[in-house]
Amino acid sequence: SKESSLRFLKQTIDLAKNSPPKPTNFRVGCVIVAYGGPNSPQILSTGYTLELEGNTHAEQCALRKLASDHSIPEDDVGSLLSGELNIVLYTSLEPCGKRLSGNLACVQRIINTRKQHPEGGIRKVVFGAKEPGTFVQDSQSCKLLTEATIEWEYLPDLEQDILTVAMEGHVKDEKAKDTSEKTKQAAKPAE
Ligand SMILES: Nc1nc(=O)c(N)c(NC[C@H](O)[C@H](O)[C@H](O)COP(=O)(O)O)[nH]1
Ligand SMILES: [Zn+2]
Repeated sequence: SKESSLRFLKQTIDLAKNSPPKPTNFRVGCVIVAYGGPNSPQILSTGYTLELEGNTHAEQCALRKLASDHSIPEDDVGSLLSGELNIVLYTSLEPCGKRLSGNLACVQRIINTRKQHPEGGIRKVVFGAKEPGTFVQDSQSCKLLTEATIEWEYLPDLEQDILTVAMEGHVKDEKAKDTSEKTKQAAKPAE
């Protein structure tokens, strides 16, 4: 339901707040949920940007933690996501399709879970904000997900909160700051 999705998206925002602000990426949170099991919905794993060592993304951390929790190699995490459960990955920001660092994009990591086990893997991605054009533009992530038979849903209800958290630590637009300073000066009534 939409309520349940918004509840998990709110959790991704809380997770993202643990991420150390940096001007070179976004602060993102991720929750992987299994629907359909005995205690559905069950949170299988969570992650946030830079949670694990290295230049790690939220989705990457959630997948890596899930794999290590079951002592299996990260790129075989799809084997855990069996067919009878409906696995949904919630991420505050749409999964990246390209990374300036050149590291494997999260959309590929998500697609790989389906590739290994066509009846299993992540079946749906829910995100709360499109990726701003700070680093890369024209994300192909949603197209790639659809091509890999993974559903996706963009719920913009929390987009402003998500982007505020995501872009903390980014240099504010100098021009905008200057004009706002000027307007403040101009607005001041003459002494
Ligand atoms: N979905 C998502 N989750 C994250 O945890 C994260 N940090 C980004 N950020 C996307 C952004 O496009 C990349 O952070 C830049 O392209 C820099 O690339 P690196 O992160 O250094 O590989 N996107
Ligand atoms: Zn990513």
